[in-house]
Amino acid sequence: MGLIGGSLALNIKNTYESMHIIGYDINEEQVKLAKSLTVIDEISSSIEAGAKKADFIVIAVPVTQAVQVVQRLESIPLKKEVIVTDVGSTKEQIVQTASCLLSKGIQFIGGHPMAGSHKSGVTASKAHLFENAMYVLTPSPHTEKEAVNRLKKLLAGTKANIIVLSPKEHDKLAGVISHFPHIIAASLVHQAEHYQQGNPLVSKLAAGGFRDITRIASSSPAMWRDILLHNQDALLQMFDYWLDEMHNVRSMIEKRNAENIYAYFSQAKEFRDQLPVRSKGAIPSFYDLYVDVPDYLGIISEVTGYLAEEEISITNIRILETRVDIYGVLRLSFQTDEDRKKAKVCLEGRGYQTFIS
Ligand SMILES: NC(=O)C1=CN([C@@H]2O[C@H](COP(=O)(O)OP(=O)(O)OC[C@H]3O[C@@H](n4cnc5c(N)ncnc54)[C@H](O)[C@@H]3O)[C@@H](O)[C@H]2O)C=CC1
Ligand SMILES: O=C(O)C(=O)Cc1ccc(O)cc1
Repeated sequence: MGLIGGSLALNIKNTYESMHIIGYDINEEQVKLAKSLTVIDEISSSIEAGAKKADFIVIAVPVTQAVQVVQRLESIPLKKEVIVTDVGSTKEQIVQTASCLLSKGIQFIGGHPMAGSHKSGVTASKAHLFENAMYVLTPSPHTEKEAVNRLKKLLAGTKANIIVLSPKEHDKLAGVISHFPHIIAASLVHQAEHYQQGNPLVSKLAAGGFRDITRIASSSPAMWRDILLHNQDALLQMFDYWLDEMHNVRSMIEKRNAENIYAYFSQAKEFRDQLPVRSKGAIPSFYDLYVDVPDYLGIISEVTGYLAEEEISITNIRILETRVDIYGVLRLSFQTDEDRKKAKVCLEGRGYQTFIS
């Protein structure tokens, strides 16, 4: 009953009102919180008690724990037609372990909603977390097609784009676009911390763009430890490529090779600029709205006050530039494009000029 389990529970409940959702968590506080926030209808006192009654079982725990939960399910008398899925960020080891369920005729379908947050816990759950995100399913060749269709139907309300991949393909792709970037984000933070020892100004200067590119370094260390350990093979290969690449860049700089440095950035820009902007990837983007604001005391509370009146919630706020006598730019971030559109209408209606980058 953490971030992902909670978000799926909320979403499924929104889609199928009559669905009865039973929650279990090793941490009693989390599951109690889930019940009091009406994310679930019922608390189960054990995995066994809940699993026996279930038509669908969603395992939403850290990946090393997911392996153990799958093993635990093997010895529980489950309903014959139950569908078991998980949401882990890695797939090979979990799916491999689940062959013990498949060999008993239990339908297991690996799953990974490729969107989330650096926050953990049920309080950060959101019913629309997976909207426009990719949602990978990794059924085994022994999984029945009808079971995959039933799971897709259960997840339809997430409005995610569901695709089917093999566990190996999944782990490689997730390694490139999610797991390896987390390592790099953490390493940049370590580098800043190292230089901070010689110059305390590092923290002050790191407040801007540095925070953006390292946001994911604030994610759960335990969750990411487990992901790296599960995806060892794919990540080790990526390290080889990355280290070569860094050596090349280093050598371009050392040799003052302006042409190659330009090409390095220009090729990266070209590829990045053609990435889809409207769909969510594994590292979610935020929907930003820029607002021109005059520089006077209380301007931020004025703008946020108008949004609060219309119940539009902001996920982040930053003043990008403000000097005396000129307009500053306020960057407001929203969880969904819909919230951003509402905010645009709200603020323009009150005379502000807004723009979307
Ligand atoms: N955080 C994210 O953005 C995303 C995470 N995932 C995957 O989803 C899974 C869950 O992640 P989050 O929801 O973010 O973590 P979370 O920390 O918010 O929730 C995990 C929950 O699992 C519980 N738990 C741990 N071991 C357990 C066990 N043996 N039995 C019962 N409950 C247990 C914890 O007490 C916690 O409440 C992980 O496998 C992660 O790789 C997938 C997509 C995005
Ligand atoms: O916070 C972020 O940007 C994330 O990286 C979220 C995330 C975490 C784990 C996943 O498997 C997929 C997405």
